[in-house]
Amino acid sequence: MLIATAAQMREIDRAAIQDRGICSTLLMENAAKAVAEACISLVNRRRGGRAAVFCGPGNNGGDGVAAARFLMEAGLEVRAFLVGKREKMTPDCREMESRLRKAGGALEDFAPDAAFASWCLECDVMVDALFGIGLNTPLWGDPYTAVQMMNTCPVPVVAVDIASGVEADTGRILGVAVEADETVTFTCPKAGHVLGQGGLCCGRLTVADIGIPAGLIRGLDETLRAVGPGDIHLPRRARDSYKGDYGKVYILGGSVGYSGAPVFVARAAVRTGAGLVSLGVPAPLWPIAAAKLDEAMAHPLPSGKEGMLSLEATEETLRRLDTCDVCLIGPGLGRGNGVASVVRHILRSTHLPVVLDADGINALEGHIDVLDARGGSFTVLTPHDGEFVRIGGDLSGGDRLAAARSFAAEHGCALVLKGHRTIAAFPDGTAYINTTGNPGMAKGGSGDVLGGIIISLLGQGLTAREAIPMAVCLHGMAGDLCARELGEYGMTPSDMIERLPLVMKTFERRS
Ligand SMILES: NC(=O)C1=CN([C@@H]2O[C@H](COP(=O)(O)OP(=O)(O)OC[C@H]3O[C@@H](n4cnc5c(N)ncnc54)[C@H](O)[C@@H]3O)[C@@H](O)[C@H]2O)[C@@H](O)CC1
Ligand SMILES: [K+]
Repeated sequence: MLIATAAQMREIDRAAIQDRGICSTLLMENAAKAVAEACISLVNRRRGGRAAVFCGPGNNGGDGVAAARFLMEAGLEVRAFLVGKREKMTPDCREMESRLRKAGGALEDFAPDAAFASWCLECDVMVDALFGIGLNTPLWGDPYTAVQMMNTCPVPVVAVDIASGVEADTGRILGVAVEADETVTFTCPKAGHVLGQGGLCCGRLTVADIGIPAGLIRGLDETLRAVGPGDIHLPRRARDSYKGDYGKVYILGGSVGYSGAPVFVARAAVRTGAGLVSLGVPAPLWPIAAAKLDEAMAHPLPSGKEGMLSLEATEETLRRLDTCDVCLIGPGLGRGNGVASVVRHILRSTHLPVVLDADGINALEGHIDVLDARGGSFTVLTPHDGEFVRIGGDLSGGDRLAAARSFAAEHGCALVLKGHRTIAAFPDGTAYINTTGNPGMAKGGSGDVLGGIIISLLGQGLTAREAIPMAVCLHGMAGDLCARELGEYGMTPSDMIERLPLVMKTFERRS
């Protein structure tokens, strides 16, 4: 699903109003009706009909004032409060106040005394219409108090457009943010609805059509998408195909003490349709890996006394890569100087697409020039936050999306920044935010499973732009299936691998 930035939303609204002649107050009333409907459905499920509407002075507040009127007309007991200065009210917000007054209501000044607090406690729903995409500085003063009241009252909160306090383009919290049960946004979701803490504050998200012409939305410069099950489009496997049509993938990983990691990768690649999967591991690990794997072909590589790959492993690996389509380097390799040199040597010498994970990424610490020098040879990096920072990623500002995008652009690679709402960023600035997955996946081995799915789909001929967002989404879906069946505590990466076929099957098209 397409995600719009705050600037894009403002431009769409401007074009609808100025170029297409759509009345701004009509858009506002359409938005308000969608909010009122969400509130009424919450109230109907509960006992009464009392609503508190907290309105800022901007157009988000205007939506709230209009929603207050619709709620009143629907028979609820409603009080609307202006949190901010009257002289700052936008013309549309003023217009909605005048319509509210004509309908018998009022926009009261926000005065958070004890009587007010106890009135709020008896509410059935609260509407957060303090700020939307216009929020630009951290909240303090009355807005801060209003947010605290909404968060501490045991009453469901419906946020208008976005939970107030959440920065629309990043999901960062500016000071404090409303923890909404539900958010009704308009036209398109924003990054803040899915990313970071902001995403967690928005609750259940509904996207309402408020009458913006579809052509204006289609005309958006599409640089950001939220990825969900609806975005999975697996190619048909042709009736006359054979294993060679589905990719020869190569995995380089493992060290003594880390025998599971490369095996997870291999199993996930096999379970997601790869044609031929080979696995190179340090010699002492080979009997273990070979015994664990049936379909994937494991072979021993020269290793040093610490049980990690030695420099002699480089030549043999490169020779094997000559007959492969894609490789993944890193899981469980360990962090010795020798093994890091092996990784860098391979990166300099092969023109195959390479997925770098775990210790493969760590091998670039202080040597990011090796990544830059790969030129046209495609590289995918799949770091978690620690690995990302180690190779120069900047997460200090708390804007993961911007950090992932700038790294991908600067180093000409695809960057998969793993975590809650994994982000996949490409060198041209496009990015994808995954919406599947759950905390049961936060366990050792989970990332290896993702790596296996990525190389498998790349090996089967999907482009990086197709393969990577789909792989991340499928990975999350397998996790979600495990959570449903087994629960978040006990589910394991092995359980996810076992369920990948069932997840893939729902998207299979047969010729
Ligand atoms: N333009 C349109 O046609 C539509 C706009 N809509 C609504 O309008 C919203 C955007 O309206 P606005 O651009 O007026 O922006 P907002 O209403 O989000 O907020 C802007 C106001 O808040 C103030 N402000 C920002 N940060 C603050 C802070 N930390 N503390 C105190 N005051 C702060 C600004 O100075 C300004 O007065 C959307 O989120 C949406 O809810 C909808 O009505 C749909 C149609
Ligand atoms: K809001």
